[in-house]
Amino acid sequence: MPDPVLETRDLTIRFGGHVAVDRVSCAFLPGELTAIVGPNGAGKTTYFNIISGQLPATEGAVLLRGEDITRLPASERTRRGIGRAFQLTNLFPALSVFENVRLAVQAKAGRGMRFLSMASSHRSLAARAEAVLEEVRLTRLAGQPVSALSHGDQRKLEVALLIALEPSVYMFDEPTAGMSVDEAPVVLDLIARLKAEGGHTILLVEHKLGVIRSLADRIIVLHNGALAADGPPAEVMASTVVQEAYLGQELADV
Ligand SMILES: Nc1ncnc2c1ncn2[C@@H]1O[C@H](COP(=O)(O)OP(=O)(O)OP(=O)(O)O)[C@@H](O)[C@H]1O
Repeated sequence: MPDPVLETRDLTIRFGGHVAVDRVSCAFLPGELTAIVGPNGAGKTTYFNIISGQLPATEGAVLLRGEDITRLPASERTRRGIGRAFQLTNLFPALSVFENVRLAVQAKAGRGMRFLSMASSHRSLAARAEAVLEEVRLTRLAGQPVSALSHGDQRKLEVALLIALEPSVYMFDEPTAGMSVDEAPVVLDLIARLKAEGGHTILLVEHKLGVIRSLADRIIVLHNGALAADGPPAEVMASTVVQEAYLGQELADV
């Protein structure tokens, strides 16, 4: 079995007396798409927040390729390869689609570009940005300001910014929330393509059963902050622990 890319060990967070994430130990492998499910308030987003560094763990550890990143700030985790899609908050609305991607490509290239001449670094950044736009099928909108894009295209752009950062871990928290039925498949298709490329570790918080069925290699279930089940989709969906965790609250059958 390959070494895990990301691992959480006994990861815990308490808010006052409330344990929102409760000793969650889980290892995520390269090339694997894991759906994280659980009823409302189960701790899914909070688990994400501790992994990406938005919230500090009370106890336990987050490891990226075996290195302890538990105390690193979110920006440093991003630099090291934790890529999280943030419901449009990373976009610059007044800049063009192309400029948004170019800035992300530039952030990734960072100091490496110092050794190239201005002209060649500019050309290689632009070429990479064009390739990323092509990958998410936004080339035709490259010159448009982000503010002029539909909601669905903005979410595609957000995935483009993630791709530009070339993370080793992609984190999506309900990526189609608030999208129309026309828009959702576009973003799901992008995630499916990332998965098909192989090698990426993808974490997906999702309620929609259809999405989970079509994308997940593995499902983990959080219930009251704790890991209640972990395994292949068919097995986990059929387990009594899942039926009990949801207690009348259905996974959205979409
Ligand atoms: N910053 C915070 N301060 C206090 N309590 C919090 C904070 N963040 C989350 N919680 C609590 O932690 C619990 C888990 O919330 P979380 O949002 O992670 O659940 P979730 O599984 O993502 O739910 P949903 O499916 O509704 O998005 C909830 O009881 C929530 O109120």
